[in-house]
Amino acid sequence: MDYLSDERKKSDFDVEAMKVAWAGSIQEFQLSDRMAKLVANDPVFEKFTRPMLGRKELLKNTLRKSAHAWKLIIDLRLSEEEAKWLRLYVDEPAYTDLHWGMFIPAIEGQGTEEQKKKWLPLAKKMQIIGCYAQTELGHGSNVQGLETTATFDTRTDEFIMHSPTLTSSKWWPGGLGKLSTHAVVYARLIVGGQFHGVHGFIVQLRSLEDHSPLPGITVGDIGLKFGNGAYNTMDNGVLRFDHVRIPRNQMLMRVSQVTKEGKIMQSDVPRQLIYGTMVYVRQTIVADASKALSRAVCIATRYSAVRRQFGSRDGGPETQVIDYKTQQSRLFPLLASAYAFRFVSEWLKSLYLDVKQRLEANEFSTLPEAHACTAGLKSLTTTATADGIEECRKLCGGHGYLVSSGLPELFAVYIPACTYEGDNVVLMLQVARFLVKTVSELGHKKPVGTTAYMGRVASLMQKNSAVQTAEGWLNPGAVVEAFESRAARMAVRCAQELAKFGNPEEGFAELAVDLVEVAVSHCQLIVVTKFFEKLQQDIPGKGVKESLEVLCYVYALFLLHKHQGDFLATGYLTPKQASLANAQLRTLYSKVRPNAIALVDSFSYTDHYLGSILGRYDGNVYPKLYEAAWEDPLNDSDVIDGFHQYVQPILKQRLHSAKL
Ligand SMILES: CCCCCCCCCC/C=C\CCCCCCCC(=O)SCCNC(=O)CCNC(=O)[C@H](O)C(C)(C)COP(=O)(O)OP(=O)(O)OC[C@H]1O[C@@H](n2cnc3c(N)ncnc32)[C@H](O)[C@@H]1OP(=O)(O)O
Ligand SMILES: Cc1cc2nc3c(=O)[nH]c(=O)nc-3n(C[C@H](O)[C@H](O)[C@H](O)COP(=O)(O)OP(=O)(O)OC[C@H]3O[C@@H](n4cnc5c(N)ncnc54)[C@H](O)[C@@H]3O)c2cc1C
Repeated sequence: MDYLSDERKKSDFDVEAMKVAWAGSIQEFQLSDRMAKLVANDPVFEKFTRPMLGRKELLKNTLRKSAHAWKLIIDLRLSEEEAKWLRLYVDEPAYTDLHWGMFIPAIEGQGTEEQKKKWLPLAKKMQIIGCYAQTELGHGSNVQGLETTATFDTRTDEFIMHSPTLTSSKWWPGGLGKLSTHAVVYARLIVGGQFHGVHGFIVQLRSLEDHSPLPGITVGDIGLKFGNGAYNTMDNGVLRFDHVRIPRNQMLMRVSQVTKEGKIMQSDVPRQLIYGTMVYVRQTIVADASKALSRAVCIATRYSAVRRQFGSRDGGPETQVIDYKTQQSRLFPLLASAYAFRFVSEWLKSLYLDVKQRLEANEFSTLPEAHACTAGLKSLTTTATADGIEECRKLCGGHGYLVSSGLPELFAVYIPACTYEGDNVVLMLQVARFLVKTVSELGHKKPVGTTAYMGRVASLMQKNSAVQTAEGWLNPGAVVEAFESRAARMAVRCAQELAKFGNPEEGFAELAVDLVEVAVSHCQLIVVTKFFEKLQQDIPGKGVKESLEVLCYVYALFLLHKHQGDFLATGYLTPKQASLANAQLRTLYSKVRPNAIALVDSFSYTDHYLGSILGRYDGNVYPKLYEAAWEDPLNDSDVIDGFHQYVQPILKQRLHSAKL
């Protein structure tokens, strides 16, 4: 029985076509769909018992799933794209993520042709397992502050890897704790007693025979992390070196080379390329944000249509909680954000692929923008997604707190995204630096790409919004101009404040809070703009483009409402115009309402991937919640272990004293 069938009938667009729009293309949809079903129908990938497992069982279970996934990849000859979807739907962080997601990309991006030829075939056949060992106990954000040393010894043509202090211990790398045989280790290069910056080195950590740590290496897991199950399927590790020697050719040498004689040779490649793996991963994290948020929103939307509270008339049904305006005002902007993040991630991927091609041809001019966009959008989307998942939990009332709702585990596994691959505030400060530089160069350099609007700063500073009615906000030009003006005005105001400081670094530190707000406004502008640009494309299917248009305006006007202080303070909007935007937003929520279930069905998630009783496709929530409660191990018996030992004596004592 489909308890949501009436809801599905209300929608006015072609859901199958929306699935394609969400996936990006028919090919991508088919590929994703095939992998989702492959995982959902395979009992090895069952995940409902995960939160009940102890750490050792949990990790072993992950190893079993990873081995099975690898077998499927080989047996079914899956392509790299198919393997990525498979990993997504298996839905369990594992050492293989860092091997494929960071170790291999680090060698691809920073290795010489010779190094790639030697290491990549071994890694791609998984004959070695690698991780990305950058962060230390004492330093994560400040990469230049890393303390591990790699000292070149001209006599033996080797580097000596060493951890000189406790705080230099590598700390956090995923896959390092128990599984990696190798790591790309980031360390201070020392040649002839001089420090030459931080570089990556391929270091073997464990024996390929018996997996024991090699001499001079101390390695282990850093311990249990937030939440049951969740990220505890990953062996984040600690690593120390005691004068471990590696051959000279294991320094990744695309950026700088060290010769046999101990000479440092700089190539034309900028030093920042050493950070290139982070640019790649940040871009993938933006795509993952839309997946995590859409998953939470799918659960909260379906449940909000099933759940009824108050409002019964003459004994009739009560009101579905999705019909409350307050519920809509919390849920629908998240639904719109999921779509917005999906489309901005699509754009970011194309920007990244373009930069990657240029880098391969030694053309580096677009790297700063790629860094600013990946850092800023990673920060913006992961912050919104982490907050959004928690909001979805609250939108599901008490039942959202049950593990069987799927939301607690999703939250616990997701929130470190705000920290890993760059703390979100630290990353926004990088965007701010990029914007301040752009503003300072306006007189002699035409801004391009995502900062092109800064080139129109004079007119953006003068012109105010012309919107007169609520309908007036349904105009891409009016909305984009509002976001451009706000970002440009805030950036210019900050630049003027900065100019008052004699020392720019001192000014940057003092105004950091305002600078982060400028960066956020710039990144929101990018997301809004890319959503409107997506709508310019040919999007087939009855009503699909129209529904996406509604979501685009919901996303933009919700942000405008939330940050109306900025829009008003910069003088671009009047209070009346801000309140017209809010009125329009209410109308838009009414347009989303009949399509809400169809819009989350369009994510095409299987019940396995959602992992939620509240989010079941058929909406059969109550019987399944009731059934699941009886499957809890506490309900194996009526009288629990420990009762006779610890509780009954107390009861007896009470009875005894009552008699007295
Ligand atoms: C077949 C099977 C297939 C299976 C597929 C599976 C695929 C799985 C995929 C899974 C993918 C991922 C899983 C992810 C799991 C999570 C992993 C988490 C891993 C980590 O966390 S790794 C550690 C990350 N660490 C950080 O991010 C540190 C943050 N800090 C920094 O980035 C920097 O140090 C900094 C804060 C940016 C630097 O500040 P600082 O001012 O000190 O910088 P510098 O002086 O060094 O340089 C300033 C100069 O450089 C520019 N710049 C900085 N960063 C970059 C960059 N990344 N790119 C380009 N340019 C950069 C900066 O703008 C300055 O430029 P300027 O001089 O002003 O022009
Ligand atoms: C689950 C997980 C997996 C990880 N996996 C890996 C991995 O595989 N490999 C790896 O190398 N690392 C990994 N890391 C480490 C991760 O990259 C770092 O934790 C991250 O970069 C943040 O650095 P930090 O811990 O030093 O935070 P800190 O920089 O110490 O942050 C602490 C606080 O200080 C603030 N702060 C720091 N600097 C500034 C500044 N300049 N201005 C203003 N505020 C500032 C931050 O905003 C934050 O509030 C992982 C971390 C986690 C949680």
